[in-house]
Amino acid sequence: MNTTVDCLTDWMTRQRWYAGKGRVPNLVDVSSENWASPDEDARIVVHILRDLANNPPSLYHVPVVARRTVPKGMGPYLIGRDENDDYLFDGAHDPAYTSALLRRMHVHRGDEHSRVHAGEQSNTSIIFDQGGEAPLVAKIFRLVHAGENPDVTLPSALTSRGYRQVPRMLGSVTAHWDDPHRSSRTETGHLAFAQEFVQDVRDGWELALETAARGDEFTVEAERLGRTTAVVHRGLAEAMPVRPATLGDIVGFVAGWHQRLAVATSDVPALRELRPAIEAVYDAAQDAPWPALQRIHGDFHLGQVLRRSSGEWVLVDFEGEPLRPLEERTRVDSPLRDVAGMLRSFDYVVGSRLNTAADAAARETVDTGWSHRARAAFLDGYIRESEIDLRAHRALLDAFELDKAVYEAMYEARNRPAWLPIPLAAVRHLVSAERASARP
Ligand SMILES: Nc1ncnc2c1ncn2[C@@H]1O[C@H](COP(=O)(O)OP(=O)(O)O)[C@@H](O)[C@H]1O
Ligand SMILES: O=P(O)(O)O[C@H]1O[C@H](CO)[C@@H](O[C@H]2O[C@H](CO)[C@@H](O)[C@H](O)[C@H]2O)[C@H](O)[C@H]1O
Repeated sequence: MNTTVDCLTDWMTRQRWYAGKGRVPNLVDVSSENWASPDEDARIVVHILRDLANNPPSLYHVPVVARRTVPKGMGPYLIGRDENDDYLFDGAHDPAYTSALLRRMHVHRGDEHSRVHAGEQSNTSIIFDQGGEAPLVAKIFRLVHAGENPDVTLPSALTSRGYRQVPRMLGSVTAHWDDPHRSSRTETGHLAFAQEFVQDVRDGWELALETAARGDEFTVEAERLGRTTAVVHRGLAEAMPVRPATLGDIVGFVAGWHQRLAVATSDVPALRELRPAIEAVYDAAQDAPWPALQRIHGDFHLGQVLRRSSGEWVLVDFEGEPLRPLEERTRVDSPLRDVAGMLRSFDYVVGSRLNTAADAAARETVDTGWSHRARAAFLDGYIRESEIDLRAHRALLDAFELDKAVYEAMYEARNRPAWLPIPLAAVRHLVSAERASARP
């Protein structure tokens, strides 16, 4: 007879959001909360499970619906059968759970028909866009952490100040759990949020790729995105803590870059010979002027921005880089991290076109100056709208860009080895003599 945890162990390894790729989870049910169900045939249980197979152990959030029968169309979402012989379903696809989720956030409506977002995701987004009501999206976090989730707190702070550059935040769900593996105290963390589902938008990454493939420039869009980025930074600086970067902060950043590089060089052998040159760029940044620290997006790239049909940009997914600990992602940080992230993304557009070109002749046709022009336009837009003069921070921006490219090399080696040449080429360029001569 299978227990719920047995069923989940098998099923989780097949889910896109399971982070322990290639490992069998070793799950402990840290908390299972029964939620009031709008459907008397459905029992809703929201599990928080610690996966001890991961080091350090991670916490997963898995809402499950138990039913006596299999409703029509629900076969693909069956997790298994538990010790009571009940059928267990993935809550994200079960209307009893999705409706209960909206009720918890006090945003339920008449028509609660929903669909799960089809794209590749680290979390699970459920879209409610049918019926006459304003469309909304509920995102359930799959990896949960004790403490604030910046994907809730940052857009909430911006929404409450009237910023339209993020989707309007509507509500969130938190949970409490006891996790003896981590702490003797009861912990609290965010499980989900609901926000406006922005319609008539294009994903920035797809839009940029398409534009480049057509042979068109992206400078107008990039300039506007630079301005929007600066406006969001200003909003976050108004709403949340800001302080000058102390020597201690700067030393901490530089040490963090070195540490990340040490991990990356063991994962990516091609980085080893570049290490001394990378470290020289990091060390130079220690003596450069630093702008004030504040809360930032944290994992800023073209896949995190949506362009409305009016041309305005909207920023989503403020969770920060998934490979960094939450403690780091909820501290004040340098806005240059976001600027550098987006600069890398323009470079990725050209990199991915070169990477997917069928042969040398096709590679020849790729306009490698496209990203240079988009990057310059983005910086111009940012400078126009910001109090930070990026021109005075060239050396520091290069160090942040290098750190991001090193992170990407690690990310690609783990997730998409065929893409590894893109960040590696960037690292080589950023440590080149030609680039060094352009720095003040
Ligand atoms: N409020 C929203 N309105 C419209 N589309 C959205 C909204 N939030 C997210 N999306 C779309 O869903 C995708 C995945 O959302 P994201 O927050 O990045 O999830 P994850 O954290 O799982 O990567 C985004 O890239 C975007 O295309
Ligand atoms: O899953 P997230 O969106 O939080 O971010 C991770 O995955 C991204 C890839 O989807 C990765 O971004 C890298 O590839 C993008 C193209 O697919 C490119 O636009 C980005 O510039 C590049 O960093 C991101 O780094 C990673 O954290």
